[in-house]
Amino acid sequence: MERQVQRLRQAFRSGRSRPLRFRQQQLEALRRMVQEREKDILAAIAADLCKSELNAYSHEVITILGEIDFMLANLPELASAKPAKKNLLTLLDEAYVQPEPLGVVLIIGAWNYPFVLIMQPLVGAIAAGNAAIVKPSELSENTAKLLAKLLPQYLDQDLYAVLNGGVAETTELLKQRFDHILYTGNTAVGKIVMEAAAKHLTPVTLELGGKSPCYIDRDCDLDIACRRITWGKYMNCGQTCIAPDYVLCEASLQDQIVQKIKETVKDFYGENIKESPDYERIINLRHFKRLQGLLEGQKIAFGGETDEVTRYIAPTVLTDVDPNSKVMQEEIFGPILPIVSVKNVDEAINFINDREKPLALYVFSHNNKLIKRVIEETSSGGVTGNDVIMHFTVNSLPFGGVGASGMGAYHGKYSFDTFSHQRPCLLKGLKGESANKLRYPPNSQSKLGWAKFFLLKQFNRAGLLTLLVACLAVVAAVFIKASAKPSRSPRPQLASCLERRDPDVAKWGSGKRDLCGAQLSCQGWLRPNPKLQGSRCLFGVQIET
Ligand SMILES: NC(=O)C1=CN([C@@H]2O[C@H](COP(=O)(O)OP(=O)(O)OC[C@H]3O[C@@H](n4cnc5c(N)ncnc54)[C@H](O)[C@@H]3O)[C@@H](O)[C@H]2O)C=CC1
Ligand SMILES: CCCCCCCCCC(=O)O
Repeated sequence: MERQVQRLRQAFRSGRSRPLRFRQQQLEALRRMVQEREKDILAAIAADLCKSELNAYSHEVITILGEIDFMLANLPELASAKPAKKNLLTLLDEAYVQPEPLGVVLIIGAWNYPFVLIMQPLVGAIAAGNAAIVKPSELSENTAKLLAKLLPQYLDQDLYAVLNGGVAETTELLKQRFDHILYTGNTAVGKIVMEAAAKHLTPVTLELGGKSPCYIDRDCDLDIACRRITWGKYMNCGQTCIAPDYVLCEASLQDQIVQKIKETVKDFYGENIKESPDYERIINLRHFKRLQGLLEGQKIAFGGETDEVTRYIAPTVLTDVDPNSKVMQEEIFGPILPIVSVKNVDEAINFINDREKPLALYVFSHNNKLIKRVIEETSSGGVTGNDVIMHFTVNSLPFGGVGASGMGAYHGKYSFDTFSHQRPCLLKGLKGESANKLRYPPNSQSKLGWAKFFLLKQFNRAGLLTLLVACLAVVAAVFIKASAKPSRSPRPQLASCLERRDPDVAKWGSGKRDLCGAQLSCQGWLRPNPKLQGSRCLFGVQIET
């Protein structure tokens, strides 16, 4: 494994993954792979999740094609240097932020959307110019094997590799040093990944799970709400990280919600749900038995049927659920929807805030103020109001968790940024050394005064332009005035007198003053030149009498 990582690192160091054209070629190759091998991809996903090819396409392939198209359309802008605002001290310098690839990144995927959870991060890693190792989940073995077969056929084999395996192989892989790890999976393993990454100070993006609450307000169209909740809850047989995990509502709404979800389930999946091509199955026996265990002791309003042979669990709703029962202690990640009664939105907010920050939060209400209030008074990885899941499909929204549900985010430009280092660059010239006296020792109060002026003044582009024009106007005015007057060399005694009295610019400012027996005026605001030798005094002190 170490050799494999080293090989990728050498390929990355060759610089081959950096040119925009190369990145675009690799992304175009990925798009070609998805299009040319669509049948194989859909068949693998279908086999892993007992999913129809239509659902495999709409759940996973569409997202990837959209992501690739986004990256190809926006890569020149995303990868370009971004000019940065300057202060007065760097007015004449070049300041910008240059996105640069991190190096060799590791992407670990989960089984529930086995194609999209590998490919979407990979698109971002390639777009940002990195080398990458992907480690699909061993639980979705058909997709894992297909990725290991296809990716080397389409992508640069020195820069991108697929490593398949389970816990042992992943544990071994995590001993290697990477420049970023994006992990998708459960929170417990997320801690293992973060611990392993810490040894190399490797930054991580953790796409974890959690119990995503769904509050249904009394002021709401229950038909629409229940339809959307049913879609998001039972899609992929409930094995979706941002599926509504449980419903919070006033007790008076419970029976209507149950009835409406029941009707929608029939509408979506027909009388015999087992026969529906749109209803998937539980990934393996371990998760099947875990979910069966969550049903124990619960009041099943409808559903609850299970078949171990086919790992079928019917779309199920539980009512009057005790918040302390097992089904409310762990992420369900299956087709079981508990309803927990709360008195009002205040109690719902407290219920949510008394628990770990969820990956997603859903609020259904006609009252937009209430929705905004719930958002403001809670925290979650993401939110969809009056629907579920859909924030995942908008790649201008960063997708990720917070607290126990994860850290970092990706999708669209956020994937590019996740796999990039935003490098600050300031390019100066070798002229204008005099301005540097301000920062060289010895320090002084006046230097500090100027430093404050130069560094704390925040000018926008217009302000800087105005300042520049003003300076030029002052210089022009002084120049004109000076050239209009016959210049005269200063009386020797005045020069030596001034030299002795090195006036402190802080006291000068502009204006007239008597000094050394002469009336002097300060034309400008730079330190007056006590040595008045030289034919003309263009700037600074002017001798009036
Ligand atoms: N935030 C997100 O985008 C998503 C989060 N998830 C979360 O993932 C969880 C379901 O996925 P899992 O069952 O965890 O998937 P999983 O069992 O496929 O594990 C995920 C990855 O971690 C690796 N892994 C598992 N145990 C490990 C260990 N002890 N040491 C090192 N690597 C290990 C596996 O090989 C796999 O590649 C749920 O909590 C779900 O909410 C799932 C999909 C998306
Ligand atoms: C409209 C299609 C939506 C597909 C949702 C895919 C979600 C993948 C991440 C997850 O497990 O939550």
